[in-house]
Amino acid sequence: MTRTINETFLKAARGEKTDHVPVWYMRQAGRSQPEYREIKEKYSLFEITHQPELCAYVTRLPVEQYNVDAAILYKDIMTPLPAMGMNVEIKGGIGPVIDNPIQSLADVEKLTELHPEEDVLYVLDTIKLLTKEQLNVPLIGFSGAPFTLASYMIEGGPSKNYNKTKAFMYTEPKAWFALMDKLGDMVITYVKSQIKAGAKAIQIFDSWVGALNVEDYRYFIKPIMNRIFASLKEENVPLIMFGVGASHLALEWNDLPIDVVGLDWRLPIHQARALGIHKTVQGNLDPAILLAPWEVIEERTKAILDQGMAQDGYIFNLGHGVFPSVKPETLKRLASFIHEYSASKLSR
Ligand SMILES: O=C(O)CCc1c2[nH]c(c1CC(=O)O)Cc1[nH]c(c(CC(=O)O)c1CCC(=O)O)Cc1[nH]c(c(CC(=O)O)c1CCC(=O)O)Cc1[nH]c(c(CCC(=O)O)c1CC(=O)O)C2
Repeated sequence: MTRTINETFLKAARGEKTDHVPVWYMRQAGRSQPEYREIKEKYSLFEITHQPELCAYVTRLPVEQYNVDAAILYKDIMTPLPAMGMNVEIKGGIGPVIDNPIQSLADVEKLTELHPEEDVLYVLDTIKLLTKEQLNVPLIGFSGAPFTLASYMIEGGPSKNYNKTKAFMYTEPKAWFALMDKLGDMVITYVKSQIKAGAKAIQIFDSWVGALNVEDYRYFIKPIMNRIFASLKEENVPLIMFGVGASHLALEWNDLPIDVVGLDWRLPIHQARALGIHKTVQGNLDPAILLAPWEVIEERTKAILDQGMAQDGYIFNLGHGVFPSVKPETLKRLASFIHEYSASKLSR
């Protein structure tokens, strides 16, 4: 049987006209779904991702239940780090914890290269299962960006202020740039392997880079991001950049060779457009609003859709990941509302 793939998300990512606004949600797989929570009682995140059939099922669940226009591979930004020599453990209530943090140039030099076919074959196998057999929407592959990965690698876990990360960046620039280079090489190799396996778009999560000011972003981060995206551009799949609390960097991202600027909830889309963001925009409902009564969700969503649809090239998403306490019915109802409301406006 031939499958028809819903291309709306890819069209919007490329800035083309669509007949409805496509939607997907960061952290749509898992968390809020009872089926996933049941699996999670038996297996950890790493255990799920090592089983391609199960991981593909978890990735597919939200597509089937919510009718979103794209799937995002179930795994974590930490997934490639053990193969580089980092001892990563995901601890309930805390997040990723690393017991051998990076403290010196010598530690950076010890990091090993990623060989996707050997180190993360299970990721590639899951992508193949999903894209060659199962999905009727595009699959988004992803990676953490060097700054955000480095923040976990240097702090040893989640952090509020990234003080150790910044201190390392300012006091050990040689080690910092060596680390950015190694992580940059990893991101390029890892993402290319995901595309080769079948991922149709890529999101780079620089979730915590908003902690830096514009000047430091330009000096310490932008060169590696330019190198990463220039190399990924060769693959001809849409590239999405995303970070939290990073509105002040949105114009910097607009200059990178990417296709889509992902916004959190802080910067209204019409303001982003007025600032000169001309690429496709993705976002940006505050995920906390999903806990409000439906009337509030609908009103806020309408306002965001009206701003997004003012120009071709718009993808609806939350400003960050779905909270575990959000009801699956809400996510389903929201996707359906976005489809209907945008189709009625765009057909005029
Ligand atoms: O606050 C922190 O720094 C730790 C956050 C944390 C990470 N992995 C983690 C946790 C603990 C947790 O989510 O409960 C650990 C983590 N990652 C993930 C899960 C699954 C789940 O939430 O139920 C979990 C929880 C697993 C567990 O509790 O055992 C899966 C994950 N991480 C990620 C993605 C990609 C996506 O967002 O769609 C996805 C999979 C796709 C999906 O669920 O639909 C990406 C990720 N992981 C991580 C980050 C950094 C920033 C952030 O989390 O907001 C980011 C990027 C981002 O969301 O901005 C780090």
